[in-house]
Amino acid sequence: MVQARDICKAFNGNEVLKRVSLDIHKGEVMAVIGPSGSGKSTFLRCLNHLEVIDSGSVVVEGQTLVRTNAQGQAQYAPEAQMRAILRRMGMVFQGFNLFPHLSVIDNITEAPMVVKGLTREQIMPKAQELLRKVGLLEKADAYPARLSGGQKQRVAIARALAMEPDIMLFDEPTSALDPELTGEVLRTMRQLAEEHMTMLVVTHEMGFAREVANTVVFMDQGALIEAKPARAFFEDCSHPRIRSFLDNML
Ligand SMILES: Nc1ncnc2c1ncn2[C@@H]1O[C@H](COP(=O)(O)OP(=O)(O)OP(=O)(O)O)[C@@H](O)[C@H]1O
Repeated sequence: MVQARDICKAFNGNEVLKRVSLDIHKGEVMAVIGPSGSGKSTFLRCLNHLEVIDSGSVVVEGQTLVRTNAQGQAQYAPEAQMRAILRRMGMVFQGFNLFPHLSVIDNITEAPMVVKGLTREQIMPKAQELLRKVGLLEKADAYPARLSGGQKQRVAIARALAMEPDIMLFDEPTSALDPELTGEVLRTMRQLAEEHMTMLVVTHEMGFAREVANTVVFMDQGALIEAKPARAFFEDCSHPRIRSFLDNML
């Protein structure tokens, strides 16, 4: 469903992604792990155009977001086509990125109203259902500043889901949270996984990678070193670089 091929990305001559290729299939929950600075977040951000790639291709549900042209340069789809493709991907950030001046419910209804042209009345039942799903219906009228980090992140997940994406991209969704608040966010993500949402999750949470992900991807120094079913990844891993990373993490 999402095919990334030979993604290259440099910042000021610093090659951060070196021909990274990955397929994410419908219903798959993929955890991307690896040392700090290995390029995990950059890769995720390249998938949905938060970073502009230097070369490579990204195809979402058969639609080409970006490809490499004959001159070897990345060429993005025309604006309207690109927007339609990007709408298929929901994104959850480490820092939540909620609109501080909007209530919880308005954070959720904003994009469907602005982007899809729905009325508030049309989107409201769905928004309330999503808030119920993440356990925050009673906070509908609260403002983000009054929420805990875990609650903010659950609102951010509901907000992304309101656009009915085909795939959810999570960029270290629990890294900014106090340890006692990570569980509630991981539970929401586990619930999504059980509902077969396609998910790509950059994470330092080995418990999530081990217990919830179907596939674990290991990145190091801008390269994809391994992509394996989660159980095999943790049980049979013999790659010395991965072994030493896991020994430090677990
Ligand atoms: N906008 C940017 N400008 C310059 N360098 C950047 C930028 N974004 C990322 N980098 C660099 O790219 C490299 C990879 O960063 P990235 O955040 O993708 O790593 P990561 O594996 O997600 O790390 P972490 O686990 O610490 O979040 C790092 O060396 C980082 O400093």
